[in-house]
Amino acid sequence: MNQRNNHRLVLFPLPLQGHINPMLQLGQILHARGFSITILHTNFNSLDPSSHPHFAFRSIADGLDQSKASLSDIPGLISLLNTRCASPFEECMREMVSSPGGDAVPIACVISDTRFSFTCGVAERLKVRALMLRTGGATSLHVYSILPVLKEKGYFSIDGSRSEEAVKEFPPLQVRDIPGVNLQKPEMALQFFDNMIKVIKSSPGVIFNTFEELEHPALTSVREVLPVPDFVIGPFPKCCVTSSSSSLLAEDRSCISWLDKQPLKSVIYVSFGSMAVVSEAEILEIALGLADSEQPFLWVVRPRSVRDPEWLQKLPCHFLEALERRGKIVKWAPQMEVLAHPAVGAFWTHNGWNSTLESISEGVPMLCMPCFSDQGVNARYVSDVWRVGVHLNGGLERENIARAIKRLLVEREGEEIRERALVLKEKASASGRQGGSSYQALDALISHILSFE
Ligand SMILES: O=c1ccn([C@@H]2O[C@H](COP(=O)(O)OP(=O)(O)O[C@H]3O[C@H](CO)[C@@H](O)[C@H](O)[C@H]3O)[C@@H](O)[C@H]2O)c(=O)[nH]1
Repeated sequence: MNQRNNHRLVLFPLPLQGHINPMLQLGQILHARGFSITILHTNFNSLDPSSHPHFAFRSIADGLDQSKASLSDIPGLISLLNTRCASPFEECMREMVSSPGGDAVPIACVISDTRFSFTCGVAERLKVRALMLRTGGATSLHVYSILPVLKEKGYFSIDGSRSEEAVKEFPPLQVRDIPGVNLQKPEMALQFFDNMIKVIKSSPGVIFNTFEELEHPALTSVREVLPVPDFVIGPFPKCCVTSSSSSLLAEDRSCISWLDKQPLKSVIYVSFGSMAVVSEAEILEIALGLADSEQPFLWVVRPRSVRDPEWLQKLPCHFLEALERRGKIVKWAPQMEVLAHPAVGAFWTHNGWNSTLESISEGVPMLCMPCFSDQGVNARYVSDVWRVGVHLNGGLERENIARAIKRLLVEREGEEIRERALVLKEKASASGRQGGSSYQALDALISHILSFE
């Protein structure tokens, strides 16, 4: 390991689980290469420093507690975070630069989430180098960059019945995959994505949590649209040497001993990330679909992801019996460990970018059910381009669910998908090994950071 402990990196994640995880993984990757790491975190979704004892933590006084910010309006929350965090971030950075105190290691670079629009300006004023982390994929970023064109072509006013129509400017996307297309007021979403594109365009450089072999065409296009230095050093889950958890919710580890008792590659793992919300009617269909699939299932149901706290008791006996015989429900799982478990045969996911990459990193076939934002694009690539999963076609109905699970876990088609997933897993691993594309890009990133001196 190269010793760079005299260089500090300040990392500032957006305080949402799907953004915190990759930023802290990046911290682990760079710490393993000898950097000292300081994590800045907000009052909202504040982090537990004891989970990463090798990092220093500083909380910024944004005055935003859990009650003032809501997860039900993400663009609103991000705008609030940008308003409330700008001054405290600058103050905190100023303090660290002028009087580093106990951690007297000079700051080599500040790395912030691409959803923060003020961080690079602050860094420039303080003469501190800056980079940004894109926590989503390159393909979805490319799609964000062409949304104004897609709007002009009329895709945002196509009625729902034509949602499976092809987007001929961007095969193999379908209309329903376009970010924001299903919203009643897509203008806000378009503005939101456009802001991010502008932030990246004017940034000093961006780090991607993906790998060249997975998204090379999109990366090539993104480099044309956003000509800033880039470092493609993922997938982070494969590149981290340690696996400290950055979960905001307590992980229920009892699911690992439950998995230990299940047959090899038999379990369908069901989780829709940290934000998606399901209605009571959807919960019922999911439950009955799992029961009818006749396969063992591990299902994550986050507190508050279902409105009715009594939801479980209201499910029919048919499901409750299946749950007792071959199912397990937890509020939050150690997901990466679950996906690496030999009993897990498939992952029913909303295709958040982290879940998608974690599944690819472990070679687990996916059942795709995208909910919003980049997830439609990610899911389309999983099923139609990388061909390591299938879409839940025909809607969220018990028969479709049971059929899709059997396709992946029982039928020959599932075996073929698994074979492709294992090939992709190997490519993901190889990219992070010495000589691999991500390994080389990480070396380039480190030289880039050190060349700032
Ligand atoms: O029981 C669980 C469920 C999830 N996770 C972790 O939580 C993260 C969830 O991230 P992701 O799969 O990306 O989903 P979201 O939380 O929905 O992520 C948001 O952020 C992503 C990255 O920017 C976007 O791709 C998504 O669309 C957006 O919803 C992953 O690392 C999972 O391993 C757990 O550890 N345990």
